[in-house]
Amino acid sequence: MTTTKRTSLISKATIDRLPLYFRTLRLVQDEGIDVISSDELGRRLGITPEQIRKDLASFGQFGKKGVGYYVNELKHNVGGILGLDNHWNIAVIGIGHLGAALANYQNFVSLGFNLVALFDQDPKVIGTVQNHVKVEDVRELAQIVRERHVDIGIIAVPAAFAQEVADQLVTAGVKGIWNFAPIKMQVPDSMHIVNEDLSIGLSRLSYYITRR
Ligand SMILES: NC(=O)c1ccc[n+]([C@@H]2O[C@H](COP(=O)([O-])OP(=O)(O)OC[C@H]3O[C@@H](n4cnc5c(N)ncnc54)[C@H](O)[C@@H]3O)[C@@H](O)[C@H]2O)c1
Repeated sequence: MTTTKRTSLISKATIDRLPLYFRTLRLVQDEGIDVISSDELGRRLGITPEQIRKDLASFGQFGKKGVGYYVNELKHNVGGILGLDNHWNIAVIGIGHLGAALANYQNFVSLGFNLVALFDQDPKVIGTVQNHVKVEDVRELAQIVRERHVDIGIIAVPAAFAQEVADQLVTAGVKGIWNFAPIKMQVPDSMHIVNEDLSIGLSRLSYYITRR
């Protein structure tokens, strides 16, 4: 694979579609398919083949004209672009309803994310085990994050505590934050943060069924 553009020049929309390509390629591979055309990928994703070819061309030369994409090779390359071959260490902070569900989501492991730490402030939760990982006292976050080389902190605490948890994660040296708390986080420009809100998807669905 040859890289043709600097990542910073690639549109967010293109980068946002890469995980969809990766997920679909994994499914296609599970079906035992070795080669796939952009038409077939597009049909499965509801994205035009032109868009797929354009997105992938942003990163290099993939596939063979008249043949299609070799599924394993493309999956490997898209996974590499997404950094999924890095085996990032992840920690979840706030092991309530959401945090426990995230901690137990097995698919993160198959994507190469290693769950290495869990934190909470509630004495009833500290010491319990989720997905083979013991919940630690959040007061030990800085030390444990450094010791276990946590790359990504996942914030699942109530909004009122989310900023202070983010500050601690930044100080402890994580590379990125996946924030589920419904607040606008203040983090240094150098920190990568992705905010997640399931209610946005549900509200979008509400819009469509309202106009059905
Ligand atoms: N983005 C989404 O789609 C989405 C969906 C569900 C929940 N949420 C958000 O996720 C967060 C958690 O929701 P929930 O339903 O799991 O709540 P919850 O009350 O079940 O769990 C919160 C957990 O955080 C712990 N906690 C509180 N303060 C803490 C601190 N300073 N340090 C460490 N742990 C702390 C609590 O002890 C508790 O175990 C909330 O901010 C909620 O709004 C977001």
